[in-house]
Amino acid sequence: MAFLKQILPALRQAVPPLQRSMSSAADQKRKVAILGAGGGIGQPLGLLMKLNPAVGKLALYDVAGTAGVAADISHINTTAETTGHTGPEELEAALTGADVIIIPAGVPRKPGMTRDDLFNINAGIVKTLAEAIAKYSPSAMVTVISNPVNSTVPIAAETFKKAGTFDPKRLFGVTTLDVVRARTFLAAKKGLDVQSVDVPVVGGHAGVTILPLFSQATPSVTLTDEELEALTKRTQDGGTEVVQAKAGKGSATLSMAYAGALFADAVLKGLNGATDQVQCAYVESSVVPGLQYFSSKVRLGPSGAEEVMGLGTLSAYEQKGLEALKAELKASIDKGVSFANQ
Ligand SMILES: NC(=O)C1=CN([C@@H]2O[C@H](COP(=O)(O)OP(=O)(O)OC[C@H]3O[C@@H](n4cnc5c(N)ncnc54)[C@H](O)[C@@H]3O)[C@@H](O)[C@H]2O)C=CC1
Ligand SMILES: O=C([O-])CC(=O)C(=O)O
Repeated sequence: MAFLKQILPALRQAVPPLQRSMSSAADQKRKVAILGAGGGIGQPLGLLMKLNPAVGKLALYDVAGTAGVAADISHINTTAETTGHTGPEELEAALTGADVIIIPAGVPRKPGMTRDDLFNINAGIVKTLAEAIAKYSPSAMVTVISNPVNSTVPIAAETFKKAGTFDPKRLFGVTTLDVVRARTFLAAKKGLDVQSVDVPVVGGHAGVTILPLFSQATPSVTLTDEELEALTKRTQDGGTEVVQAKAGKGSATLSMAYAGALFADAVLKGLNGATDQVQCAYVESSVVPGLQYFSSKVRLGPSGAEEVMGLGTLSAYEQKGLEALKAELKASIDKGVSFANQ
């Protein structure tokens, strides 16, 4: 107990946005299931969810290795009762009663690959998991991390539609890491306090489909053309920067676990009645005609994505970026939709 008293303030200091979320969590305890819990993202994400006071039950599912991770995390003396589930026959137990499901299952990139190169393996994984969710936990909030997010979210949506359980308010592609990166990179470039910086990032989650809106940054900033170009490119290539640095050992895991925990916390808070939870997320959308799925600011509440917000005023540079992303994003959406219906 003394150790926990020491470690929690330290963790909270290290991750202030999470701290703010954690310290104001509503009382109702929720069940969170992580699918892919044994992986590079799944393990630290499991740890962070175990620290979240809104989590009463934490179900850790993977096709292999979950027992050890669950035993390890379960010894932490926070509220969430932690269980491990291995293999398809244990999916029912992991999913039943889940309020929020987080999916980081699937293979990560190696240098030289695009996120779309993961489609052949990850599309099938997400489809299978979505079928199980439709069966065992049809009214949960589902947050998809597995890449390519631009296609895996349409795959999950189509799978839910086939099962008759689709509710666009309850399905999210997690693009929070793009926002986390844009905030970090802008603060560093302009010498700002990183905790006071916010930047909406819209579009999708791959290359040019990632569109940071620095013209809407808080606090408002003046950027030269070169600074704007460099910041936009670095945000779009943030994932590749990590893939290259890891040199064959995977992609972002720790920053993704942080971003995934932040997003899940906002979803939990919305479920518990908070009205101030706004996050960028990739959802079914009518914000950009012709793009059925699109990431923009979303207001979260008890029924999930209660309001999908518009883009606001874009600068000429951002308008050009929006035009440039349309064809790729549409192709990725169509690819996911046809895969799920083949
Ligand atoms: N949305 C985003 O911003 C980001 C997405 N990602 C994506 O997240 C995914 C996971 O990345 P890592 O954790 O680094 O990979 P990893 O390989 O370390 O872990 C993936 C885990 O998924 C498990 N898995 C495979 N098939 C499964 C199935 N059918 N059911 C349940 N679990 C299954 C594996 O056993 C493994 O433990 C990748 O697709 C990666 O591209 C990564 C970073 C950021
Ligand atoms: O780049 C990748 O493959 C993983 C990812 O989505 C990210 O880090 O943004």
